Amino acid sequence: MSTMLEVSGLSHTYGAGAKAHTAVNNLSFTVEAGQLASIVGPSGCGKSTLLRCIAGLTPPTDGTVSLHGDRVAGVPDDLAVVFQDYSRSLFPWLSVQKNVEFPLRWRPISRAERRARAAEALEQVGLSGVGGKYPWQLSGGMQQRVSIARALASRPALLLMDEPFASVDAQTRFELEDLTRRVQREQGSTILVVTHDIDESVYLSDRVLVLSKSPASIVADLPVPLPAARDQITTRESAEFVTLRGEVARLLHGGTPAEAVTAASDAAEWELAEQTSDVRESKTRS
Ligand SMILES: Nc1ncnc2c1ncn2[C@@H]1O[C@H](COP(=O)(O)OP(=O)(O)OP(=O)(O)O)[C@@H](O)[C@H]1O
Repeated sequence: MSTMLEVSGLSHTYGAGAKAHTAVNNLSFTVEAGQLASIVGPSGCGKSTLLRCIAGLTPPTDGTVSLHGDRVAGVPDDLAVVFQDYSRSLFPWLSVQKNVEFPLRWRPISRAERRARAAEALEQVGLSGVGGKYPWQLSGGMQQRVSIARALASRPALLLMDEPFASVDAQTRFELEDLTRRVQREQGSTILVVTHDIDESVYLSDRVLVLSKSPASIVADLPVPLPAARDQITTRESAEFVTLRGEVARLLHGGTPAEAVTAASDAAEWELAEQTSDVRESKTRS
């Protein structure tokens, strides 16, 4: 595997002098090509700042970001971002098809190719029939699918997702998590997802990076040894999942990796039982 993303000694401080606020402190990690990694951290710890620095939207105060070996300075052409708030990232006056085509306008490709790529991306997210509709005619979950299709249409080397499913209901969230995993496996995409949801970080990923409280630094880098084929019920009930989510929870509450696993399992199992009943309930309702 080759390295797709390299973050090295990254720090970011907002403001200066007495008002200076360090949001990210000396972060270093890599993401390999084809990997789906997630970053989980407490609210306000600096996750979005980190993502903005990786996306080239915010220049880091210190350190570097490289995408397939090229130093990031400004938004790279082959990087796409899916934000939490789909209602603000889609253009209401453009049809779904035109929204998905939009970023391709600056690519050296023909109009026909643009249309074909947008149609293909909409098909990948299960929205083949809705290209002629407008975003406001779709449900929230469908709008977020359109955002994902728009990101996929540009065939990015790296797809960044910032709390992508935080604004949809539980059932839709599970569907979108599964969609993300399916697309990632089919396309071999490299994806970095930021979330504050412990279960989501484990369910989605090949690997979870756990961040400390503000300013964000890396507390642990945990591989997720779950089978590639995952299921919202059985995977979340498995002993491996319960142990891992317990470990992440423990780390987020200030524990260290060495002490993490066993003590966290009981609390995690209790929460899991609650959540599994939520999943079942929402499946029954749908
Ligand atoms: N433009 C800004 N100017 C000053 N401070 C900022 C700015 N943006 C973010 N911050 C501060 O930096 C810290 C990290 O913010 P950031 O949004 O990166 O955290 P986060 O982990 O994504 O938060 P959340 O989980 O609530 O979305 C916070 O204390 C925030 O108030």
